[in-house]
Amino acid sequence: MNFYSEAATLYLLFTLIVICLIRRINSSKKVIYRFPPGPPPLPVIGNVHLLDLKGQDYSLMKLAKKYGNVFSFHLGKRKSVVLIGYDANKEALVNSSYEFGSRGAVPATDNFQHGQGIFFSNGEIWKVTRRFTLSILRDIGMGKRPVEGKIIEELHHISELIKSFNGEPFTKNIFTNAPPNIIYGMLFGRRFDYNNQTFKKMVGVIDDIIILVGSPSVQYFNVFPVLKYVLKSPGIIVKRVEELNIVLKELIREARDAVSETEWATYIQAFIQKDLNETTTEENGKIFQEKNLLACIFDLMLGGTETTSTTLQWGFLLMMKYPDVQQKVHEEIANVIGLDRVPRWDDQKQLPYCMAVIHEIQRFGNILQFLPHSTSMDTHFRGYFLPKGTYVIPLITSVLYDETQWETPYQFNPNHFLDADGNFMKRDAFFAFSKGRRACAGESLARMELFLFFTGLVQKFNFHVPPGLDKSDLDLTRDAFFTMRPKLYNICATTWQK
Ligand code: HEM
Repeated sequence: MNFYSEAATLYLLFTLIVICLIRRINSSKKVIYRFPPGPPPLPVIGNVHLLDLKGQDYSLMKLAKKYGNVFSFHLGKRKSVVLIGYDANKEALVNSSYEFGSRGAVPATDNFQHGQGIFFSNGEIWKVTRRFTLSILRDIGMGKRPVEGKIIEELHHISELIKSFNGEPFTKNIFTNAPPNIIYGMLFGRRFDYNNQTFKKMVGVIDDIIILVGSPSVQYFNVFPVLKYVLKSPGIIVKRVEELNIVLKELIREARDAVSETEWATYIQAFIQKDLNETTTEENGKIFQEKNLLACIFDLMLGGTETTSTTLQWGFLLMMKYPDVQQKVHEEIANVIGLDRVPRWDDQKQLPYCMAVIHEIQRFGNILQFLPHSTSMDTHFRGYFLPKGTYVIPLITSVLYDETQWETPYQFNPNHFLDADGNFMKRDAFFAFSKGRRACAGESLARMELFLFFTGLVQKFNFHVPPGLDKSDLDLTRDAFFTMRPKLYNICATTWQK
């Protein structure tokens, strides 16, 4: 080989190596920095024009048909990732629970929670506060006998109220009376009469906030916080929370007077006691202080009242719409435990049809379309790269209505939770309480309340449409607020003929 051919070979080899290196760098760049594809964003507004604010979940599910089950979506300038269907949500929330376990920012609630509490906090505050809250609620009896007793006592009060209508119509709002007293009992150590002014104030403020947070103007504010200078609603929310805090501070003062150094009986007392002993963390300063206590009480009131009440409202609407289902629920209760003793939590094992109906009410009612998450660290997911802090929308609706998981997703069908022999069947795609690190902190309480209130009321009363109406007149479409509520309806309750 002469000098020229040697040089040519070396030149060729060198060129090949350089080409390979460039290709490698480019391809690795693609893997590392690829964000899921999605609709092209418009300047300033991003993709917001594609959202129907009265049903964001359905708009997003429509987009998934074009862009796939993991796609990007621009909320104003904020790039977010939408997760659609059972597979994508399970993979993220369950298999990569830590990576997808932070809360995405919600400016309307940050305005008054300021990063405190459980729902809308992150990092050390969230971890310590959630762990403390779960342990205290369990010590007080969440999901156990002491709270079961309180729910049965409350069932008696709500039954008496329903009975007082003597078969005349009343509105669905009646069902918002019972659940608050269960969480209030754990927070404040007492139940309130339904006409008590403090009770009405607390229930009323939470109701207003649910409506305001779900309103289109506040949703726009969440995407474009600069709108605070023109929109009234975000400011009204803060004012309503301040009004609530005046009531709560008085209840905290009463609890402070009653707390001893060694004993506590309520959540608030346990928190105050912890406050006395707590050490400061470097990251956030003191965690157990009054502003965090107020935020936690607010979260437990919000989570512990609206969700269960709204589910019961769906439940009795569906019982009016499907009287044959109600009849079967009543017959199962009558056959298994009779009509004289109230149902107990342990009875669930013998009441598979009731269990299936309650789960189907939750699936069909789908009261929380999603709560935003964010990535807690740089995350690789299905070949995409989501930097730390990416806003994530794990769409619960798309799991509860996933056509690959449910035989008739858009129909109320208790068979979704029954096997061929009529046994109750748990379903993996039942995401009503979400899954993973951020899953509902009150799930065991909610399950007990729904079971005892629902079975206890259907045992006693036959719920039906008011005179002059037919079940076909009943509207199953929803009112989209922070939660998805059924539209206002009237209902009658008469005792069953023996
Ligand atoms: C039918 C009743 C209920 C339903 C359907 C429900 C559903 C949910 C859902 C979907 C989430 C969001 C999870 C996520 O971000 O992925 C959540 C969070 C939460 N729920 Fe519930 N919930 C119910 C009842 C309750 C009750 C009774 C309490 C109070 C004891 C409660 C307290 C909370 C709290 C504190 C969080 C925030 C958890 C966190 O961010 O770490 N919920 N719930």
